[in-house]
Amino acid sequence: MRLDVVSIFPDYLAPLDLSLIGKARREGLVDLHVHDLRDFTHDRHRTVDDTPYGGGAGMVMRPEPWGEALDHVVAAGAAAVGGGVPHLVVPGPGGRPFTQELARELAQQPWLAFACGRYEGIDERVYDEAREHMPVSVLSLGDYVLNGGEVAVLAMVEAIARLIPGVIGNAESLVEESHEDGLLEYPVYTKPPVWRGRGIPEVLLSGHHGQIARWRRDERLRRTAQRRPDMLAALDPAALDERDRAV
Ligand SMILES: OB(O)c1ccc2cc[nH]c2c1
Repeated sequence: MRLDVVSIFPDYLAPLDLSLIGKARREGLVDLHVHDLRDFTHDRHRTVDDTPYGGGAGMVMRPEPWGEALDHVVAAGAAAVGGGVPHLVVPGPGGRPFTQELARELAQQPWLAFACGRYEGIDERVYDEAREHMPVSVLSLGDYVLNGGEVAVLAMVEAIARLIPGVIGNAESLVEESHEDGLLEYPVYTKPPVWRGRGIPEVLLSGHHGQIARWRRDERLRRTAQRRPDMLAALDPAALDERDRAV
């Protein structure tokens, strides 16, 4: 997968050189290109913002640099990907919720581009122009506001890239994760068997795989009911068996 990110703070994306995502880049599973929006300005001060029409507090990101930046992303990426256009993802508090289901869908795409807004946001005409050339999704991490899109892009890129085959060494790790199948994950334990006087559930020492599986399923249902009753309510009843209903 090719990923392009445009930001006025390209160093914010440095963590994508680390850990599994960095390894995926070195192994060629992810081809990440970060672009500095200011490279697409032409004034001495490399200006990317201006005052809002209609007045109001703060500044708005100018359309010209964004237009040139996205033109560059499309031209450079198409040469590398062999044609086509990216799916443009723009993080924003006013976007659709970014969910595990969306992460799965986006992980199927060959090429994603991320536009990191700052200030009061990006001139709306940039979205209108982009929509004439590529799919555009404005996505939110949640009902809270960051100072810009970079942190959201870090989270989205990690959530998406880890689903690319080969990025997570053991694909089994992706099963029974929170949100993967509509439930939260079960509690996990490791050695020592007793820590500060606290033991672990006996069933996990039993070696009885059927009982362990049942215990884990029960814990997932119980934890989801306690922490996210909305998720439990949204579950397809066909996904629950009689034992589940007894929890
Ligand atoms: O909360 B967010 O995901 C987000 C994204 C982009 C911008 C631009 C200015 N504030 C922002 C907040």
